[in-house]
Amino acid sequence: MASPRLDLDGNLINPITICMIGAGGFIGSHLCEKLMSETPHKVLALDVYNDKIKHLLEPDTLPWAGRIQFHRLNIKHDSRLEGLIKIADLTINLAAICTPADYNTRPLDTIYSNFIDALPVVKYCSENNKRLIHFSTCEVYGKTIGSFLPKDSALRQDPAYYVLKEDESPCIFGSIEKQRWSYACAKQLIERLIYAEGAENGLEFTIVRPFNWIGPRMDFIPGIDGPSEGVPRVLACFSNNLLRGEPLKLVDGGQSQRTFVYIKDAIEAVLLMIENPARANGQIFNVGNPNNEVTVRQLAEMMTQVYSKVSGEAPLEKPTIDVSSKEFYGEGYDDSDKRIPDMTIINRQLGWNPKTSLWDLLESTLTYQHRTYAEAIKKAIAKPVAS
Ligand SMILES: NC(=O)c1ccc[n+]([C@@H]2O[C@H](COP(=O)([O-])OP(=O)(O)OC[C@H]3O[C@@H](n4cnc5c(N)ncnc54)[C@H](O)[C@@H]3O)[C@@H](O)[C@H]2O)c1
Ligand SMILES: O=c1ccn([C@@H]2O[C@H](COP(=O)(O)OP(=O)(O)O[C@H]3OC[C@](O)(CO)[C@H]3O)[C@@H](O)[C@H]2O)c(=O)[nH]1
Repeated sequence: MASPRLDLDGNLINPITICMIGAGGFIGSHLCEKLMSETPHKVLALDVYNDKIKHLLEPDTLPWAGRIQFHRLNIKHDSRLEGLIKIADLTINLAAICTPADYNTRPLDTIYSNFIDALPVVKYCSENNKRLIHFSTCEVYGKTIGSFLPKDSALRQDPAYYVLKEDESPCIFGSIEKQRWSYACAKQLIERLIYAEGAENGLEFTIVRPFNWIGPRMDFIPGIDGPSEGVPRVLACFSNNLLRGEPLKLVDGGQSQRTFVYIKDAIEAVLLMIENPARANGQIFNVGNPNNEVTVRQLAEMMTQVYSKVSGEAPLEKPTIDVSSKEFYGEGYDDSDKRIPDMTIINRQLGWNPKTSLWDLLESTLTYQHRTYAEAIKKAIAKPVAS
């Protein structure tokens, strides 16, 4: 018999029912996988799609059959939502439009998805005394204070000007015509609403700020399992270029910096939040890997090397090309310059630390991308275009 699960304070963890909204997406699929394979908890998985969790739903001989139930619904207009939140102990809201190419081109959909559509979820949790784990984003920090200093200022090297702290750093966005910030602003307002529900009405909440979680099943490959004109996040954009043997496109020179964390490390942090409510309630957590910082140009170079290793194909002679943000994303795009998460709070509350290096996480992710898509891309390229 499996040994009993204990929380960080040595208490027995009782099985719970989780209402997971957006369970069919990238993070949701990994979280469902973890909950099914390593815990006794039940999941009510809500989403408009289930392709990324099909392997967990069928066949019904799977060891966790009966512990995961898929509900195909759109939270914008479905009266079943409140009932599902009511029968669960905990709600996790992952549903969102969260691809930067949409923020400046579909700002209304972006704001509705990240603020308006999340409102009833917060309200139902608050009214029914249900715990909520809400997924926000590292984008709420916007730009760093350091980015406003002169280029040659020594202060730019001082962590006080760039490390992002949940309880201290300001949220610095661009002007209103820079519609890129529609997403960050909507996420910030829903964070403030959740925080206020906690303060005024006693809502038990945890807010998660993911810092570029990446891994298998992230987004889509344009023309294969997504729209041919679609623009996913950078991991899928660069994977698509590598799979097609095209140069990787560097937006505005690829000078922006990001820290990338492996999805499997990050999911460990979410499980700690789920199973340690006394330590997670009322907290806002950065979840990222401060040791995995690169410029986007360095990411492109690293992915080119790793892809060559896993595919056995020689890299292109000119592996990258520069493209302007206006050409790539359209009018109203802007960027976060640098994103280093401060880890003090998550360390203190949950004792969590990321483990996987950028090289290792790219190796396992690109092995997956090559195995999953290389054949389909070859066929798509070979197919004559209909006249
Ligand atoms: N992946 C990251 O690194 C990252 C970084 C920052 C923030 N986040 C946040 O984490 C959450 C999950 O991100 P992800 O990377 O898994 O994205 P994703 O797009 O893969 O997943 C979101 C899921 O929500 C579903 N959804 C959207 N609107 C819905 C609606 N109205 N009704 C029902 N389902 C709906 C989508 O179908 C999708 O399956 C989002 O809130 C995102 O803003 C993620
Ligand atoms: O082909 C490409 C695609 C992108 N870039 C540049 O890469 C940087 C990162 O882009 P991306 O991963 O798409 O998105 P962001 O990190 O800017 O934003 C995300 O962060 C978290 C989240 O909230 C959800 O995942 C989302 O908003 C960026 O500088 C692009 O310009 C490129 O050069 N080439």
